[in-house]
Amino acid sequence: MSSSSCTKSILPSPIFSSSSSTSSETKSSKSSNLSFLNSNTFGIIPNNIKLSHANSQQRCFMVNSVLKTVDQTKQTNNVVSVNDENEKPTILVSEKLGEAGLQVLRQLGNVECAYDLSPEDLCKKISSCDALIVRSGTKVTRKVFEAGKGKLKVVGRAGVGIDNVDLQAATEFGCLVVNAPTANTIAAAEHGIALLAAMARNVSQADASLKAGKWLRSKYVGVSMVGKTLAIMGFGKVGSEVARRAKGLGMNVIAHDPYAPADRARAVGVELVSFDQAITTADFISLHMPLTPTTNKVFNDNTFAKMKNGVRIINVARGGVIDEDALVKALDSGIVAQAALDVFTEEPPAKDSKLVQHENVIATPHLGASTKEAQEGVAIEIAEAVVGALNGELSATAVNAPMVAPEVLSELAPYVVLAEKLGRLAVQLVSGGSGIQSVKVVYRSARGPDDLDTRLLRAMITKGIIEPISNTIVNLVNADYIAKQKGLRISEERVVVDSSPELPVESIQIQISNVESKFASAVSETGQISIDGKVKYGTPHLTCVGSFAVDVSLEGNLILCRQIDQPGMIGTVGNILGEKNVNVSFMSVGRTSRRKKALMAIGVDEEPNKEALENIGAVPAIEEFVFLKL
Ligand SMILES: NC(=O)C1=CN([C@@H]2O[C@H](COP(=O)(O)OP(=O)(O)OC[C@H]3O[C@@H](n4cnc5c(N)ncnc54)[C@H](O)[C@@H]3O)[C@@H](O)[C@H]2O)C=CC1
Ligand SMILES: O=C(O)C(=O)COP(=O)(O)O
Repeated sequence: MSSSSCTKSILPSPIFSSSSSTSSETKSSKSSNLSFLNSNTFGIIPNNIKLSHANSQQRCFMVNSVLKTVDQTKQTNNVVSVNDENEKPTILVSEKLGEAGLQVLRQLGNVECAYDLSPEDLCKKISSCDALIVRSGTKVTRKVFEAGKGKLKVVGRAGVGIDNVDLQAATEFGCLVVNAPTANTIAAAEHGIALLAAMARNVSQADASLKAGKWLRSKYVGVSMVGKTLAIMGFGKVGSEVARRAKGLGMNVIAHDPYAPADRARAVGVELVSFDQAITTADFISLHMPLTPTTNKVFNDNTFAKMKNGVRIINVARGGVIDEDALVKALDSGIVAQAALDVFTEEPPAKDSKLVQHENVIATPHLGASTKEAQEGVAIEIAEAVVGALNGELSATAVNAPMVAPEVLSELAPYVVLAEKLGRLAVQLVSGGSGIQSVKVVYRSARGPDDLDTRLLRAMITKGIIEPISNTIVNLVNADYIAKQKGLRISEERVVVDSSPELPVESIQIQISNVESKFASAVSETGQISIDGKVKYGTPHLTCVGSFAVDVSLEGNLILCRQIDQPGMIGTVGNILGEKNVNVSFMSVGRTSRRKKALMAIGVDEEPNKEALENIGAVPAIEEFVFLKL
């Protein structure tokens, strides 16, 4: 951290080590080097480009810095960078993806399709990739994220289920995970219905026997679907589409889903019931919930024992929700008359799998999403999400990051810059020694809490505070995790003020408690380091330091001096800086009362050398000063 301070008679002494000083310095200059994307949604804006109300239509957004990860391949002296403007990102596609999606990807980056990679080969390849696109067959483990650390920015799951991606590891490494949740819904629902009907009428077995030269009409008498009760377990996108279709077949449909809204079920004419009620009353049970720790093996000896004798089960969700050994037992005992399975705990299942080989089981090799239409749709959906993420946009299908609507993003853009700068500035006011544990952010706004989404601002404040004092790169994905890991508690308070509700935020205040400041004047009467900022004409401004009101644009470097309020101070300090060829970009003086104490905030384009800073400290009326890099 290149910040230095002086309390009268104490020599300026940086509070952070010189190595982190380089890091902080280079990081901020690198982040100003981000490529500019002028899209009609939101793009990337260099730190030093002002966002003005005048061009609000073109207001772009610095999301790339929110999402960037450490690029270790370019890491020298803790330098952190994202891809250079002209360098194309590398996108690894590890499973078959529709051509239309590949075309979208090729417009942005170098696309490598490498299927059937071993876990070791995936880890080797991933270290040079910016993005990875998978389907259900690739296990994206912690090892993959470790191998991709510093380079891998986004994992795209071309489909719904993300149980093959270690989300915790992704979040820890600041890697965004996006999926394509809608394009294969109908395909999966249709496959569920296909399996239901095929199972009820023994289509697979009868087909195999006919091909084997047999004509067994009485052996393959089936059961009717009309009038039977179908329990949908998991009334989400696929579950509700299966319900609609099953009702068309004349079935009585009930559903269990602890999180589904009752009105959604009512709209389809389906009754939501408890888990036990569903499994004890159903003739057919169709599974459509995700695989989670709660749903893992939720169908087991105990639950099969509760089912109606002769129940029929369809699973197009995930194999892991069924205890497969228990299902074999239930099939053998006749509790389960038949099962139709598209998914398995282990894929592909063992060739001699008792379950797959069971005569009352029909099975497909995870074909739920495999229609031409769904695969083209999924490919485009995931390619667009990955391209957006690599361009620094926040994805609407982000799995491990807050989803923020584009209009909210655009509105918050200048406040995002303000938030990071205030965080960066506040942390430089802390003197070394004790760690920062508690940060309070106060948003003053005319809007009610529901109209102000502060997650992005909080993430950027966290980034501003943590990045200058550690080697950790913070982005929207990992901000809360990193803060927690570092023992940093960030609390937020909203104060409703009587200003224009047109503005999302009137001002942001950052308070850091229980720390000493290297600039005593930054400590408020209540004992915390406290700074306030506002967006003025689209530009972030510092408006208060401790008890002193100031008004300086937050750009370049800043010198804060507390002095006895007397004439000539601006000239004196200005001359010292001028002699050393340091250009002053702006100045602002705030004071508590006339001729007593004043605080002078001076913006400088260049970093003053040690001598200049010592000369400022030697001015008799100056009681303390601090030099800060923004
Ligand atoms: N076989 C295949 O090729 C395909 C499989 N799938 C799988 O189908 C499943 C459903 O997909 P979508 O409907 O798109 O997801 P979704 O997220 O729209 O629906 C899942 C539903 O399950 C519910 N749920 C969560 N925990 C539950 C629990 N303990 N008990 C009951 N319900 C619970 C959720 O509230 C949600 O409504 C996923 O597992 C997905 O991976 C989806 C597409 C293709
Ligand atoms: O989307 C899902 O959850 C699926 O299970 C589809 O898997 P797939 O992409 O066909 O490997």
